[in-house]
Amino acid sequence: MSTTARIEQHFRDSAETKLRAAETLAPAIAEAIDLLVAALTSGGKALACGNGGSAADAQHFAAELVGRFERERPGLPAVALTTDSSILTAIGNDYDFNVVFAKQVHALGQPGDVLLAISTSGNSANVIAAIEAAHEREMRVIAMTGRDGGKIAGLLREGDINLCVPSQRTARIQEVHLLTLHCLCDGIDVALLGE
Ligand SMILES: O=C(CO)[C@@H](O)[C@H](O)[C@H](O)[C@H](O)COP(=O)(O)O
Ligand SMILES: [Zn+2]
Repeated sequence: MSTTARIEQHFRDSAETKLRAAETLAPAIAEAIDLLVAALTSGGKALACGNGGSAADAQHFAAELVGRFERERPGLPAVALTTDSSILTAIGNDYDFNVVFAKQVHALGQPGDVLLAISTSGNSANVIAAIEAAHEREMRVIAMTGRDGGKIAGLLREGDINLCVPSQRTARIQEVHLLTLHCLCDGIDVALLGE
């Protein structure tokens, strides 16, 4: 296959995965918007975590809440747990990399806050530990996963939301995660500012 044909195939696959995901995920994304709006308008905040590309997604989401998405509005409280190299290296070095997010959830999380837990496999141990910590803190969890949802799917409680992308491929799952994050930001803005 030529490079150009291969690139065109990536675009087609990504678009098809997004259309498939729209059919299965739209109602759950709407629920996630309601959960975030309820938390953010009653004194709660969003914490976000993930590894690799999903760490970038966590930061992308926090930036659009704290700063802005497409329209001007007051900043909203959100923290990406992936950014402070001193915290990450101290916890990773002194305890275990598996608890780099969980210890931050314990330190920062309050009842009524929301954890956005991002893992394409649903099996990253540090994201799983963060979800367990969030439950201990009486926080609700919005999980963004893929494949079969992995171990995270079996860990979620009533009131949590699993946005599981119907794809087996990490890159395609991440591409839908990014679109989903923008749907969340748009939904929050519509709830706060109107259409
Ligand atoms: O961005 C990519 C692959 O597209 C990678 O950096 C990927 O995020 C990393 O391998 C992660 O460690 C995968 O973790 P997870 O999505 O299974 O939780
Ligand atoms: Zn990637």
